[in-house]
Amino acid sequence: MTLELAARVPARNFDVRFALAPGETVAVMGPNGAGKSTLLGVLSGLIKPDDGAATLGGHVLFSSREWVPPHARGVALLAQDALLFPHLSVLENVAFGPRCAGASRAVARDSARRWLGEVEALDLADRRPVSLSGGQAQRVAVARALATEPDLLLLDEPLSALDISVAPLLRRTLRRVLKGRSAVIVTHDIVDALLLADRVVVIDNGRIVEDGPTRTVLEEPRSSFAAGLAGLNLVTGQTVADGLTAPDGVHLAALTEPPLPEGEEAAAIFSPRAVAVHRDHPTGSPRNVLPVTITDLEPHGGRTTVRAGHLSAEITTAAAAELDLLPGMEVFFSVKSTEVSLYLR
Ligand SMILES: Nc1ncnc2c1ncn2[C@@H]1O[C@H](COP(=O)(O)OP(=O)(O)OP(=O)(O)O)[C@@H](O)[C@H]1O
Repeated sequence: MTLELAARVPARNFDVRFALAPGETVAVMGPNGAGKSTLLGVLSGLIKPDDGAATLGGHVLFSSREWVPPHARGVALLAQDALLFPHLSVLENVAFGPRCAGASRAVARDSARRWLGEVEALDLADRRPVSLSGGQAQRVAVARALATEPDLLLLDEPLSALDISVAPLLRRTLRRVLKGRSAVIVTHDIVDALLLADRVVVIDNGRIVEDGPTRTVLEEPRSSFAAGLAGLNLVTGQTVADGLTAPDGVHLAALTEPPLPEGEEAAAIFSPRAVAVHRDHPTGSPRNVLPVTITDLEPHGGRTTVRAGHLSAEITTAAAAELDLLPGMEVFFSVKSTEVSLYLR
C-alpha cells in the first residue's frame, strides 16, 4: 500500500517527508541520533508529531485533526530483540495478533501455523520462548509480526542482536517474506540495504539527505554518511564450493561458516582497503586474483582509490606512484578469501 508521510518533531530536530510505493521495501540508514528510530516511532504511532500528516493505503494514520492509535494502523513493528511473551508457547505468541483482531481460537492457530511455516519455524510451535536461541526467537517474532497481516511492516535493526553465524539465514528468510511487501527497515548494515531493500534513504540530523536505489546511492553518494558506506566492492553471482562465480566468469573464494549451499544467488562484498594492486599476476599467494582495467585514479590525502569499473582498491598514494598506475592500464586486483563476505540473496 502507498505510504505518504510528512512529519515534524521539533524536540527531536526531526523534519521528514517520505513516501513508499505499494510493495516497496526501503532501508533507512544514518548516523547515531539521526532520527531513524523517530521515523519508526512516528509511523508506528509511538511518537506524536507536532505537525504533519500520514496516510497508508489512503487511510489516515495521523493529521492535524486525527490520531489513529498504534494498534489500529495496520502497522507492525519488529524490534531488535524478539520480545516474545514468555508465558505463551511459540504458537500462542504468533496466534496472539489474529486473536486480538477477532479470529476464533482455531482460525488464529491455523494462521499462526501457516506463518511459522513461512519462516521455517513450525517445529518450534510448542516451545516456550525461554528455550529458543536468539535466531529462533527472531524468526518467531517475524511470524508474529506477519500474522497480524500488516499493511506496513517496520523493522528496527532486526539482525543486529544476532550472531553473525545465524544472521545470514534470517536475512534470507526476511528477503523472502519482504518480497512485494511495504516495509521500512532501519539498519546499520549496508548488506541489509543491498539484499533486502529496493531503495535506501539516508537520514542525517533529522532530515533525509539521500533517497534512491541502493546501488546509485553507493556509487554516487551525495552525503558524507553515504560516502562512508560507498565504495564497498560488490560482486553478485552464484555460489560454488569455495565461494562465488559471477556471470562474467570472475571467481571469488570466500570463507563462510557454515558453508553455503552451491548454485544459489549470492553477493560477495569486500572493502577496497582489502584489495592489493599488482602489475603482474601475483604467484604463490592464497589470494583471489582478478584481472582488471583501471578506469580511474582518485588520490585523496595519503591514499589513492584505484577504480576498475565496479571494483575499486584503496592503496597508499606512494604505492600507486611506485606502480606507475594510469587509467587504461591492465592490472591485477588481489584480495584474501578471508576478507570476502559472502551472502545469499
Ligand atoms: N525520548 C526522547 N525524547 C527526546 N528526544 C529524544 C528521545 N529519544 C531520542 N531523542 C533525540 O531525537 C533525535 C533522534 O534520535 P533517534 O533515536 O531517532 O536517532 P537514531 O537515528 O534512531 O539513532 P540510533 O542509530 O542511535 O538508534 C536525537 O537527537 C535524540 O537525542
